[in-house]
Amino acid sequence: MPDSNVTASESSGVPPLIVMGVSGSGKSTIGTALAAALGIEFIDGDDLHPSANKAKMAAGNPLNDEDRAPWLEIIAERIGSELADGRPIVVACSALKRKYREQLIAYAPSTVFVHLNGARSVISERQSHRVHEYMPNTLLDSQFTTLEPLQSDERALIVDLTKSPDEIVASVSAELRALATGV
Ligand SMILES: Nc1ncnc2c1ncn2[C@@H]1O[C@H](COP(=O)(O)OP(=O)(O)OP(=O)(O)O)[C@@H](O)[C@H]1O
Ligand SMILES: O=C(O)[C@H](O)[C@@H](O)[C@H](O)[C@H](O)CO
Repeated sequence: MPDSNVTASESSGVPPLIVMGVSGSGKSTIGTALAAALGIEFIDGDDLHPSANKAKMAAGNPLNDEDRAPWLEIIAERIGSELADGRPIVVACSALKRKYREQLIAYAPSTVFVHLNGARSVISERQSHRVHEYMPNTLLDSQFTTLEPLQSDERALIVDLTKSPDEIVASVSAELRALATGV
């Protein structure tokens, strides 16, 4: 079961969710499955990167704060506008730093982060079996270097990425139901 430090402040329904983690941790896979299980829309943050960001990573260069800021703002605005229309969504986004996460939830403070947490070796092995549009596996170390662990005051569920997608979706869904009912 995931570790949870999310207060049950949700009166009802599912909050916006950001499935986060380093490249290759499973954000797209789990985000897609979780959204389908919850019956809400999924948006892959990777699709919202400006082409300059994709080109920079494809060239083997990690993004910096300046590269990410406008991308994160696009995601934050989308989460906020969908929520304002009564449509919580699931978003896949690395959300590596605390200040990124604060920017992402600026318009939707009820958002819950789902951190796919696990060892570099496991993620590296998974990356070796897939071809990404632009992200080279050589940037994995920079992803871990940039990653700032979630802090206790952040609304988050931390899940073990070695579990199967079905197991992860089931445990996160159960945790969210418990929050919604206050149990
Ligand atoms: N829970 C899991 N168990 C086994 N394999 C998984 C799991 N989650 C994802 N994978 C596999 O790991 C690889 C990376 O997954 P995915 O592309 O979803 O990660 P990601 O975090 O979105 O990566 P990136 O950020 O680089 O796009 C894929 O081949 C995927 O099929
Ligand atoms: O914050 C970042 O450095 C980027 O979002 C990367 O994480 C990639 O876009 C994503 O992981 C696809 O590989």
